[in-house]
Amino acid sequence: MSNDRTQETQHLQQVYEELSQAKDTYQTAIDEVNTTGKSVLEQFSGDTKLNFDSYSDNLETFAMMEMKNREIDQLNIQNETAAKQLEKVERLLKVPYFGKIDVTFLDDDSDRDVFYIGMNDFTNLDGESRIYDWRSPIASLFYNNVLGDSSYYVNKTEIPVSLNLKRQLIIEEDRLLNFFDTSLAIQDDILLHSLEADSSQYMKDITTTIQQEQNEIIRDESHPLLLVNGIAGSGKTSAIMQRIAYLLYNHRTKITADDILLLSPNSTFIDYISQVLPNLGERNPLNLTLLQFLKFTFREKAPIESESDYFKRITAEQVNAQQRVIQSQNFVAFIQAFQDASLIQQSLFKPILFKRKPIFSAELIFGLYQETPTTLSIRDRLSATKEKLSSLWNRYLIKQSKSKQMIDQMQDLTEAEQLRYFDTTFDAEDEEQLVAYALQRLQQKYRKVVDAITDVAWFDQWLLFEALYQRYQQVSYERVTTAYTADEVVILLLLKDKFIEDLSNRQMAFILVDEVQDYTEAQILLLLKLFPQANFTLAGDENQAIFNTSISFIDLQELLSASSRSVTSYQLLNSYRSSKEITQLFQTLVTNHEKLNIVSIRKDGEKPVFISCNDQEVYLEKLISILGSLSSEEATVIITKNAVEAEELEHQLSQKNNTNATQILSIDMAKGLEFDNVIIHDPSTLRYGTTEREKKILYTAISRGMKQVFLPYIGELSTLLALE
Ligand SMILES: Nc1ncnc2c1ncn2[C@@H]1O[C@H](COP(=O)(O)OP(=O)(O)OP(=O)(O)O)[C@@H](O)[C@H]1O
Repeated sequence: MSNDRTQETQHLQQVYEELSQAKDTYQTAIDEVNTTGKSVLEQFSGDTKLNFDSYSDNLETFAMMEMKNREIDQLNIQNETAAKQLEKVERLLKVPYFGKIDVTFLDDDSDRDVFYIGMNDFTNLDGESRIYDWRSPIASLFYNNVLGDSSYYVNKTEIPVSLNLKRQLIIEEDRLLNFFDTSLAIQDDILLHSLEADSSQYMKDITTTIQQEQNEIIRDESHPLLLVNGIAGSGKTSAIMQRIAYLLYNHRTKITADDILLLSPNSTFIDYISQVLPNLGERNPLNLTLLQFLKFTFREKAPIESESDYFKRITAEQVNAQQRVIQSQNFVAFIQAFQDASLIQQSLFKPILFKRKPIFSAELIFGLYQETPTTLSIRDRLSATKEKLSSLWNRYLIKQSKSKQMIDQMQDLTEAEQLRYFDTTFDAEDEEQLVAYALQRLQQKYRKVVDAITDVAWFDQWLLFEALYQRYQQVSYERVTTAYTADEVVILLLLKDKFIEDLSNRQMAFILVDEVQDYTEAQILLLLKLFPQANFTLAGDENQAIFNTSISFIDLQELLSASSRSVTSYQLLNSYRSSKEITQLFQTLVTNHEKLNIVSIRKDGEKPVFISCNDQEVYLEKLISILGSLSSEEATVIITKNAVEAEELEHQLSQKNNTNATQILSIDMAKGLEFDNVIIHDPSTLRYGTTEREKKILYTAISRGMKQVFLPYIGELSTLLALE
């Protein structure tokens, strides 16, 4: 055994032993806390009598309860801390560490030290640091730098070092399987080994093999807006997930997962990535689809389109002109600059009703609005109207509460009714008290009126939408569905923010958007408006812009720059998911200059299989035979151009008595996911013409494949593929 191997083996055994000891210690601590907790609780409910007989007994009992509660709180804190430590140690016992660096500090003392890098920090029971978290400042040397003179940053201070050694270790529990010394970034062998694993139901983290270009994105803290343009399978989603873990670690005293919002393409995808952060020991942030996010922010009772309607709409070939208008940056700019108060007419006001009877008429509310100073903005005038309505209403209730009718009603309440309404009883002779309770009763009864005033339900935002659209386009807006579309909600939210109330959220610290190429200009502008102080990471791939809602990276960059945010761009051109052959195939479908620079990282694999079929019958038989030939251990999918084709194919296969387990997904649902084997459903000239969109659908579908892609087609192969 080489000297290095002996040393590493001994080191591993020692650290493993220390981890095991730490595990026992934390476990014992938790057991002890639980036992003490139990006895505190037993004492509490057993020996000690809770005595509420007199005022002084009450005080004593409350003091005793307070003391016991504090004891229990203390125990809970101890328990939580020990449980967290235990969880970390248990994670490390599976793989204690995966990297090692040997560093000379180039300051006065020229100290030399080695650091082992793992999924978490670990300090042994004697207080010695044994493992450094992959997100700690020193660990950046492991991912970023070549051997020799180098540096890393701690709190923006640069620490110069010389990197003497960088070692990658493959470890399972206390067994050292292998190790490699490398002068470059991450050693290819280990990366390739990790890429060879079969696809699984859940996305895996890439902590041990993060590449230099991905690491820069993960750790970039100096720029407020990152725009990541990466080809299919270049690790955009992986980098986003690792970045979230990094941010949670680095800002752990200031933020939690609740201060991060992650927007994902669809609900299947949210499920697919749901395990990455918990496996890294972190809580998932708020992870929503754009549609869910809009519903969450809109908070109105009016229905919004369902996910399936939404996808049906954005995958349609034809887009109506008015949809294009409301998706556009120009319409948003028009709204944001709009100041002409003459638009606000009485017709936009609605009466406030209670049990269908008007409490305030639209005319009266408009009158109140007109009394507000014309020098104010429309939003401030509506806000002043709200104040006026509130104060009118309060005055009315106070007056009512003093009326003879109300006082009589209060006097007539039985004790049981008093308890039910007010949680207490009162003296029916005390008039002042009666008036106070009458007011409370009226406020309870008319709660909905107050809600209507506060929620500005008396102002019709939809009519305002229509009025603005009419002003902008000189034609009226035709509503197509009764439920609001996502595009309409985007505009309604922008309108609300501009004319009714400030909707901006200053708590969200980080917003991360995956598949940003699918967003409309208006959607991007809404996000920037709602989160003025957040740090944004936007990742996407123009080649995958398969929806009729999409934005090019050039337009995106212009849009972001125009919003006076400085944009830092990253490009990812390494293909990690697909085999060399699959990468070469989808590379032919790339339209811009990226085509020349795409690099496939995986080893050679199988060539994509094109299968010509004369007719539908032969095609279905071929499909069944491909399905039958593939291992059931591997994930296989048939990808269709849209949901209708997926349904049709499912029906046709079931009629053919296909007994193979078959997953059929339309391209909108397969987005972002990956499979060992992908079958492209009939890429013939009949199904795929020559449009940009069809090219992008093929690119997206083919790039879902890791190992093998089959392309069975009826008649002639689409010229998009035949050209190559
Ligand atoms: N550094 C890495 N080490 C190991 N595996 C990696 C690395 N980077 C990416 N991968 C793997 O490559 C595959 C593709 O990654 P990911 O889904 O993050 O790419 P993407 O750019 O978001 O893809 P797409 O846009 O096509 O959906 C995943 O299986 C991921 O685990």
